[in-house]
Amino acid sequence: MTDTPRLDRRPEWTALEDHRAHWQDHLRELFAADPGRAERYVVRVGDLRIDYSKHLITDETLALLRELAAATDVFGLRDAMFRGARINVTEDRAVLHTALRAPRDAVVEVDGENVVPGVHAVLDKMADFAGRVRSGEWTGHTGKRIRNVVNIGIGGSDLGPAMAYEVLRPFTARELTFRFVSNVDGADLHEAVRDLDPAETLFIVASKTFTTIETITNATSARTWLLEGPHGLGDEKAVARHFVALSTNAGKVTDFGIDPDNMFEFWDWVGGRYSYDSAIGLSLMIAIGPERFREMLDGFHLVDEHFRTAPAEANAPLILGLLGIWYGNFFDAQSHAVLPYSHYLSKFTAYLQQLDMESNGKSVDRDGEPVDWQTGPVVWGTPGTNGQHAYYQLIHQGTKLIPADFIGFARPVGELSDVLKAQHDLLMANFFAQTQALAFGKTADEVRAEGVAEAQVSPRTFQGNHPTTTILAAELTPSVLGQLVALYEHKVFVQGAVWDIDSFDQWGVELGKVLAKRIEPALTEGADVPGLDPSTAALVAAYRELGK
Ligand SMILES: O=P(O)(O)OC[C@H]1O[C@H](O)[C@H](O)[C@@H](O)[C@@H]1O
Repeated sequence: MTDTPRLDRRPEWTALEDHRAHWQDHLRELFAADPGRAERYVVRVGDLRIDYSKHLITDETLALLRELAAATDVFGLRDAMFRGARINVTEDRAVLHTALRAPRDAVVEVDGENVVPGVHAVLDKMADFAGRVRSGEWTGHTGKRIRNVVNIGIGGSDLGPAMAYEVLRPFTARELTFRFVSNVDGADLHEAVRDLDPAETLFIVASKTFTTIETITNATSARTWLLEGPHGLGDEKAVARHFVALSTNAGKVTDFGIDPDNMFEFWDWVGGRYSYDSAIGLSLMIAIGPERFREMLDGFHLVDEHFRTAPAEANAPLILGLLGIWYGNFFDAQSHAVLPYSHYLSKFTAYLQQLDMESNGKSVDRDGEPVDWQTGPVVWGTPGTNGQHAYYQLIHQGTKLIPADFIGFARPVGELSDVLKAQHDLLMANFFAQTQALAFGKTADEVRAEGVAEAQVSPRTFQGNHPTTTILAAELTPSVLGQLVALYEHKVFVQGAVWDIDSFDQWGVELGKVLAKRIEPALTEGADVPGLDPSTAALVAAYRELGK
């Protein structure tokens, strides 16, 4: 136990409570009183222009939030992370995803050893392998070239590569097909391989621990399909040409039957949800090529350096993290929407769900004491404009405060025809219209002025005052993707630091795994499961009955 005051007893916290208690201004008034905020509340990082002017803040709010960050020593913890201290306290591990994108000549030490040469050795091995698959030099067991790459993984070993593949589709090798299998529901693997030829298919088994039941089960089934399926290759030796592994666990990889030469390594100081820029990104590297992959890593690194060196007033992850704290802890906002206006970012919010919710979904502090304050929000959202025709109604006129990030681009990317390119302005007109409508709404007087009957005025009124951040970049390149992901990684870090929680463990996923293992024999063999509660026991009985 430390003797520093708990977060909600700090004067910097109570000062924010007081500031909130006196908060009255509508965004309309804030802009009327201070039009300069449109220019002042903008932070530029690399290619990202981040506008946070449409937030329920003043200079005083920002100053108070920065004081909270200083009091909770966010930058101290940041420096400890970058220098390889074991800030993942419950697992006693360093947290060094930033080393994965460090340049070749950087020095990052863990227990006195510089890890950067090892990082680059794996990147080089990945580049060599990716090059051979892309050129057709790496062939399958029968000598046919590889045309299909299937990544098998779950959580961080799936969401990152699957998301980034989708984002960078315009940069991918068109002669190769990529699929991502995660769900232990056999339908996932079935649909992924049913139209593929095993002789042309490479499986990438991605698992940090190589013990995750979903992944090992799917990988085992994939091996059966490869060898014994309708067009199975029949020969055990084929496994060496059709399976590679991405893992920290060489022993388990070998036990599975994958040649250690075909294993791409990473380290326990890389959390699963922070790992797609490690060996876990192999499928992505095969898709976009090593140079584009490096551009992406350089994008990450650019934001790492920004986070590490920018002063608090201009530090984008710090500002975004503190804004989330302002709403979650002082306005009782429960969720945070991420709304990308790019089709290529269709899986981005799902990726952020793991990054944010697995990191900050905690209710004890770093000393193991229960917290008395809200921690991580529910993160959700889908690409605009689809959401506009579905759930935006609730954001505009519902009763909940939902801060949102809008992410958009000045130019479309990819080989679109001129006709399709022209649609981009329409997409972005919606983007700007939404943040304007959310902030400024439409007053009852404005509705009346349109001649609307009095009884119809209130349903047509928009209160506005909904806070949004607008993140704008010229184009969605590999570097910009790296910049965006690093921005959110560090935002999540900032929030965890202020809340005094361990953002790098995930004990909350363990109980379900243990219980599933216990229940499985009851489903397959009808075995008795000791200790089943009456509700679950009845459900298991119904399952068995219905499945007869
Ligand atoms: O990469 P793996 O070891 O297979 O882990 C896959 C995923 O499952 C775990 O249960 C964790 O909740 C995730 O953080 C992790 O990304």
